[in-house]
Amino acid sequence: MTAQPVNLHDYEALAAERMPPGPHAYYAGAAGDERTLRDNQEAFARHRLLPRCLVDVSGVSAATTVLGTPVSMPVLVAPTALQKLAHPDGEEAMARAAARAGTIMTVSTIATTRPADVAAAAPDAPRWFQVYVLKDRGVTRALVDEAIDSGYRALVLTVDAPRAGRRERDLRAGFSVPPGIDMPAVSAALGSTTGIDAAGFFSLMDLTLTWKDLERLVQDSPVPVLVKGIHHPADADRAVEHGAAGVIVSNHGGRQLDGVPASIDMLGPVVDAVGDRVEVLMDGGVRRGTDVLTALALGARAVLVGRPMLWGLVADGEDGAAHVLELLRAELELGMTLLGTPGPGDVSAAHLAP
Ligand SMILES: Cc1cc2nc3c(=O)[nH]c(=O)nc-3n(C[C@H](O)[C@H](O)[C@H](O)COP(=O)(O)O)c2cc1C
Ligand SMILES: CC(C)CC(=O)C(=O)O
Repeated sequence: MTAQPVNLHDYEALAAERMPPGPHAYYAGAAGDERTLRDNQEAFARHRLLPRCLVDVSGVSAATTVLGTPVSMPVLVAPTALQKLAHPDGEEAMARAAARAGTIMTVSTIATTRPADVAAAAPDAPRWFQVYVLKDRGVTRALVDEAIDSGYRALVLTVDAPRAGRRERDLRAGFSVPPGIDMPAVSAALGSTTGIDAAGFFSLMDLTLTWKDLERLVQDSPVPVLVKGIHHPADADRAVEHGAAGVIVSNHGGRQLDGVPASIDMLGPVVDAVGDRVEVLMDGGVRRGTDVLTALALGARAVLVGRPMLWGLVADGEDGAAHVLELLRAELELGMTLLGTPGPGDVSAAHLAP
């Protein structure tokens, strides 16, 4: 490795140098003109933190709980597909990194490792399973059952991706999954995974999905269900009415409908709508501990981080992904100290400049 990365941007640059163009385009890219991709990060910069002084910050700790599960910080690993494109140890390395950091990994339906094998890689760590409802409901059911049998503590139903957004970097780079990388969900649904691209995965999705299916998933699930991909406060309300235990404000890292608002800009309205009933999480553009503080101040229980975890995996497998989480923790704890907020629960709207 060149110089040791000192922040998440360094990891992004390192991964850009090291990855083959196709997989890099798939990871880094987003939809259309990538307006939402850019806005996710830029919108954080439009907020200003407002510290309070002379607060005892000798015992700052980022530890909190999410849906009752203790975590060492309000930063979770977002579900991202195809982690063996980043490193041969893929999801297993990511699971060990999250376990080392004391936080929750969300495992994608389009993982390159079976849910049970990810669990076996870090048996004692808490984990969530991200659900794409496929046309072949039997495949979805089997994966969810395997996750639950393996001790996953929640399901995350992704609702913003009936089809792939128009991802032009993938088209230019001619991205398709290289041979030798298996995706259990895809091979179960299609028989073969050779040469599949983003459009190929998304052709498996069930486009008939509606609120009724959320209700059914909640009824059938022994663990809580979160809904990921909420933009509109009225949809957040509907999700809670249909039994969601939490909502994740997310635009899929700008990869679906380009031109939608930055996640951080929809967080406040969603918290206003449902924050008194369920925990509200967000993802999209979180690159700094101070971004986490902004999200907490706007009412998030926790944030999830997508691409930077992949950049860490590319750079140095489990150690790289663990270092990304440690950088965020260090920045967050420093930020909490300087903001005058000893715990995540102390960060409030009063810590944002009007
Ligand atoms: C390469 C890649 C693959 C992804 N795969 C999934 C997925 O399988 N399921 C899902 O719900 N979200 C998926 N996402 C979206 C992430 O969960 C998350 O919403 C997004 O990456 C957050 O933005 P960030 O990358 O700026 O942190 C993916 C994102 C990327 C970049
Ligand atoms: C393989 C895809 C279904 C994963 C995904 O959600 C994405 O690429 O954004």
